[in-house]
Amino acid sequence: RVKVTSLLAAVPGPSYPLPLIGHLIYMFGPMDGILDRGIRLYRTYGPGPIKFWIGEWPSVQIMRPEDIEPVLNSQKEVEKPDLIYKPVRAFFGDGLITLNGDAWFKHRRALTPAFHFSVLERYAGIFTRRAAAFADLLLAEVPADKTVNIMKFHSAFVTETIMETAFGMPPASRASSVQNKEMSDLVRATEDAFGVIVHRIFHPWLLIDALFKLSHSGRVNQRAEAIITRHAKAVIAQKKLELQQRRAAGDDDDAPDADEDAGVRKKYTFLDMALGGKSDVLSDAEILEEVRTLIAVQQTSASTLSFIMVMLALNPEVQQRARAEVREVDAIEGLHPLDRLKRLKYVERVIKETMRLYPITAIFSRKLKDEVHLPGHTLPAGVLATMFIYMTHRDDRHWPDPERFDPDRFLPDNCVGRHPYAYVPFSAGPRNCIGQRYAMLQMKAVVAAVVAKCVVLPGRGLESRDKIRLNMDTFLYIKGGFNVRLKPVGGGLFE
Ligand code: HEM
Repeated sequence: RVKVTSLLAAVPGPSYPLPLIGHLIYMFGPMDGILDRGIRLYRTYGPGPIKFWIGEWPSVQIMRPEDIEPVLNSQKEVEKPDLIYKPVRAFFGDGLITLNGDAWFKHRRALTPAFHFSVLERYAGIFTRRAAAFADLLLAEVPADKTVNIMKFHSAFVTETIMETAFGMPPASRASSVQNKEMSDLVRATEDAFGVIVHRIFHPWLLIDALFKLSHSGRVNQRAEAIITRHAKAVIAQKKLELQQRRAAGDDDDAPDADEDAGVRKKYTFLDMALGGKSDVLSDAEILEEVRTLIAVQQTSASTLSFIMVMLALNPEVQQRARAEVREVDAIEGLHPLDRLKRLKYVERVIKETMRLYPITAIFSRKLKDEVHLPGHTLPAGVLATMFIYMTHRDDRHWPDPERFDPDRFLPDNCVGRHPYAYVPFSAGPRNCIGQRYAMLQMKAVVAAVVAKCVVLPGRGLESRDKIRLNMDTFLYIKGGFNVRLKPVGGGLFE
């Protein structure tokens, strides 16, 4: 500690860490002020690195793109710290998100083919079909002009979509519904578990398993974990049975596809590859962990979609422009679903700008195994580097008037000269998001389908941008819900 303290002497930050709790006193207080307290630290000591002791762990919060780049880019010098990822592991399992070292490398290699471009090309059709049904379902289930927290619909939708795409489960009869009991149990379990993860990080004595198990949050997590594991096991059992039946029927997996959706289900899903002998890298137990991870991580897309709907509601001219683009592209006959999604450039910019202002993983961390050199500072081994990308995305050197919502910031000409790490909603470097292209395509399909069929209006309590009160558990969210209203598109002048 003495050595680290002296190496960090030049890094600004609060002084006098207390024994055992360090600077956690700065973080104490209601859980719903965590984001604000992080921003306050930045305003007092930023914009460069800020040192901060979390209990006995030295940590440095970084925000500027030039500070983030060397940390995210390191191949060997960093790993996911136990302090943060042990609580994550308690729900997500020992999968790609939480593993380190050789185990991570082995899992990343096993999952990469399931997100290959040629596979996503096939998923585009599924996203498009499901998104169209989803928009119909929203109109059917949400009474016109009634305020609804749209997050719960997105959560169910993305969870059912991963079942069909990555696990090759037969398409559900509906696009997804919060009224589906099994799905709503899983979604609720995920929400509960995410609350527990952050609670545990800010109450580090709960990292001691025995204390955690006895605590209220330990019991909540145990219930949530049991639900996600039960789902993951059921999916694997169903896929094993299907594979056996296919083999018994002499089904040739390598035959050309009769239709694209069937091709996805038979040959290209993660589970078909992992269980079907196409990849013998992962054991059954490891496959289970990855199924859990892939289910749990879908909430990233659900939250982002929810922020997008709120921004569309609050920016009617943006919504109108997106709708006009969708109509224009849909007027072209015979487009492959992937080509259609690729042509939705404005919709893509709306999604990107929403993720700039509301990067749902607003903070993520790495533990440094070796020294890492930032411009002007050397961070010693053992330090926890916490990247506060919520602030990176508001760096006014790269994002003038940063709070303004302007999708055209992402026009190619406007990106020239911007630091490549000024925008990292999917992280970057070797541990970037493996699902980022999957997520972008899926979100584009949903936004296109929703604006084509529904007018999204501000919901109660979110009538203007300044009413958005953000908070963070595992992911960023709006206190009080992602409230919007919907009405069918009726061809009106402003629709
Ligand atoms: C808008 C949606 C999404 C966002 C903003 C997002 C963001 C991120 C971020 C920031 C990380 C790095 C986390 C860290 O370092 O702790 C990450 C990792 C990861 N993401 Fe995503 N993600 C999204 C959607 C998805 C989807 C749809 C999938 C799967 C289908 C996925 C699978 C993963 C996995 C497996 C990792 C761990 C990769 C590794 O460490 O090798 N993500 N994501």
